[in-house]
Amino acid sequence: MNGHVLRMDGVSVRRGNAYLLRDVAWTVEEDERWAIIGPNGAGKTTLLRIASTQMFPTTGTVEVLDERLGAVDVFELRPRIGFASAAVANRIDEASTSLDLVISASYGYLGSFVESYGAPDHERARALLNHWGVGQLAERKYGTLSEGERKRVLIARALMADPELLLLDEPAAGLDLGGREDLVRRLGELAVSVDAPALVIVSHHVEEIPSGFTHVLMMREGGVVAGGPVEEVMTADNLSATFGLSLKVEYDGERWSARAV
Ligand SMILES: Nc1ncnc2c1ncn2[C@@H]1O[C@H](COP(=O)(O)OP(=O)(O)OP(=O)(O)O)[C@@H](O)[C@H]1O
Repeated sequence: MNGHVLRMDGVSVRRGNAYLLRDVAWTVEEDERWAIIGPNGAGKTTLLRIASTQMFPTTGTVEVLDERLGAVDVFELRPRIGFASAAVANRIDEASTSLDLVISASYGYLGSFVESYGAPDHERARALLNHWGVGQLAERKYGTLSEGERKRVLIARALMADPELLLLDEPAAGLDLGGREDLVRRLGELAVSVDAPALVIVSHHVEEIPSGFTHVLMMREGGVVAGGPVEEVMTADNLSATFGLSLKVEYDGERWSARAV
């Protein structure tokens, strides 16, 4: 790949009279790790759906992995993009095992079906489940897993096809404190790993930004409030404008936290 992992310019999404996204410009480079932060309804999921080629903008241009949306067969592009979200989770057959779910991602399908996988596929899927701390759950049905276990299986699944871009929509949502901290730590390890893909996570909380994440995009009401290197963008003013209340932000050298003042 010669150019950007992701490039959006003048991207708007309109449904009726509502703008879900309004004139968004955003570029992601290969070695960048982005957190998209914003309140409910800010347009974060819509942005990620466009980045994952599941949705086209009403206006504007989008390039994903050097390919222009609208001028490329998205079914060829999608295997190069790992994507985990609540919408993906909702489409999963709860009777599928963790291993089925991860292996089948190498062919772009969801769940168990008749397909012959080779030993390398099995090895890779098991290695990913082990790496994300759910190796012992390989044979368990997805429907029996806890929320935290499901999140990790979905991330393993999103990584199965060795994507060049990994998009995770609210990976820590619904986890208890221990589960959140464990996941954020693992994402932090992925962020600094040399062979990791470009990473984008969506969250409502600055506390969920893993260490090693380099950039932040702050969104409100479909627009970008601020975007760029985390140390420049993560200010009390930007965060307060994003969430619409007066906030104080702290950094402990690794992680961020925020609270109202
Ligand atoms: N088809 C639609 N028609 C009109 N409005 C829509 C439609 N789909 C989504 N919206 C609205 O677009 C806005 C942005 O939604 P989106 O899911 O992208 O926000 P979000 O930042 O991910 O929110 P959350 O943090 O609550 O998940 C929301 O106000 C939502 O109600």
